[in-house]
Amino acid sequence: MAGPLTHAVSVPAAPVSLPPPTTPSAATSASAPDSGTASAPDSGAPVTTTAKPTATPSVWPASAAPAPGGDITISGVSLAGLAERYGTPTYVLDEDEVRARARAWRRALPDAEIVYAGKAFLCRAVVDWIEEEGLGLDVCSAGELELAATRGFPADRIVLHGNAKSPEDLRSALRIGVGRIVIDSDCEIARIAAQVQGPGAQQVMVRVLPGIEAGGHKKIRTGAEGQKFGLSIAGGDAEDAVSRILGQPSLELVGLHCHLGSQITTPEPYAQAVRRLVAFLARIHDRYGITLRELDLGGGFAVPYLPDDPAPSPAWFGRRISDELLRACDEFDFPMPRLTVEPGRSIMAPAGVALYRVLSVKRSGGQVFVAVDGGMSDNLRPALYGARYAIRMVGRVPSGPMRATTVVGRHCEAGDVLAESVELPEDVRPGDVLAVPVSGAYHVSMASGYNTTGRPPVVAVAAVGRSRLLVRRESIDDLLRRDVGL
Ligand SMILES: Cc1ncc(COP(=O)(O)O)c(C=O)c1O
Ligand SMILES: N[C@@H](CCCC[NH3+])C(=O)O
Repeated sequence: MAGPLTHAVSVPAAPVSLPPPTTPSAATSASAPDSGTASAPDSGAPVTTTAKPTATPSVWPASAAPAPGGDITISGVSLAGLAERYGTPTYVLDEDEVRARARAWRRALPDAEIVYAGKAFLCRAVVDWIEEEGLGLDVCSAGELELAATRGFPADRIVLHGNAKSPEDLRSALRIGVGRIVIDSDCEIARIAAQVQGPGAQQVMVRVLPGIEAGGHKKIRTGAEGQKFGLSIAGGDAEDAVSRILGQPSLELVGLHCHLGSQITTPEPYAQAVRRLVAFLARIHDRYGITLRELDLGGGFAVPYLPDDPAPSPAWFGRRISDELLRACDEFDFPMPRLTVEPGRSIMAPAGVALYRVLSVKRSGGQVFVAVDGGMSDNLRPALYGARYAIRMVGRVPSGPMRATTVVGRHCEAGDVLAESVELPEDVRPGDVLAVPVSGAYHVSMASGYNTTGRPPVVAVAAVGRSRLLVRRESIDDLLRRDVGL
């Protein structure tokens, strides 16, 4: 049988598990979420660095609850009902979960700047939520910037990244007046300097490569040598960039940045980065007589995709990073810089649930293939990184046992597989709704129009028990309208 639906619980809260929503008993015994124990993503309780990172790994938003008829509700809203109302595929985002996760980061590092990485998922409503929760925003394109600007997001809280910033990216950044631009190559130093006037007119940071290997997959490890991001500390490129920036009066160098990678499950790589960056800050001070005030450690904090995955909490990361920063500053006799972190996935992924409808079921080569009405065009992660998901059926009580099933998409690629060996009911059939938890980050933001299919809509649910459309479905008309050739 499918595993129990567990709430998002982390350090160190009481485990909460609900009966499997796809069994007949769950259908009759469904209850509202226990608001006393179903916790926000972080209990805020004190944690020591040796504490277990989590009590109960979870793959569903805290508001998830089983409902009659094999359904699951998120924030009191039926997933089967949402599939009916908005069609499929549809992405559901739990607004309260996003906000709770943003707050958990603020609690974990109260003196730091928490900057949400918009690449995980961004739309106007999310810009508002992030602004209202007091976070900054990390953008890496003119598009993300202009989106933030439509909501009047405070420009001084925006950080612009990119290993190859286009003229359009820089034009937008300078017009909007972003707080900091993170320099990622030598070429952009003079380019940015030439476009701003006056002493220290633009604050910049240098993205350094600390030489640390971390992250859930080789394609998302960005802290080690031999990939496109950052400037090497060991190889001297980072120091060259520092000295060139100091030679540009229109730029104000305020600090160092690094981003180690993504899906990092323990705080140790961050602690290592803190030491290397503080050592480098101290060296810059000794050689150039300047004290850089900011230290940005990037994002990359892991979330569980499967119930057995590690579920490190913001508090665990926060405590270890803060401890190491104190220690390193003491050791290198350097004044405490202001810390910034840039969580993307950790805030957005667990708040999202993807809904698909089954289009076909067939057996082939001893496997059962259940094909849904989306796939690699809205979720590239399995094909790109071998990502795995705990998919379940919602909206109907199955009559038979569960069996291992391969869930595939509808695209013309044999590699268009959403999940292998997931337990689905033996009687799953066309028309059934499948729900994919942990779909809030890097699904819609990396979606494509492969096979001329439109990108799915994004619907928000909130504690009021209501849903609202945030991003509409991309229609075939939308796609055809771009084709203006004769
Ligand atoms: C510079 C930078 N900051 C933050 C992030 C966010 O990473 P994550 O969503 O894994 O927290 C990324 C993406 O990996 C990034 O490149
Ligand atoms: N897009 C990736 C992670 C890289 C994030 C941005 N540098 C993912 O889905 O996991």
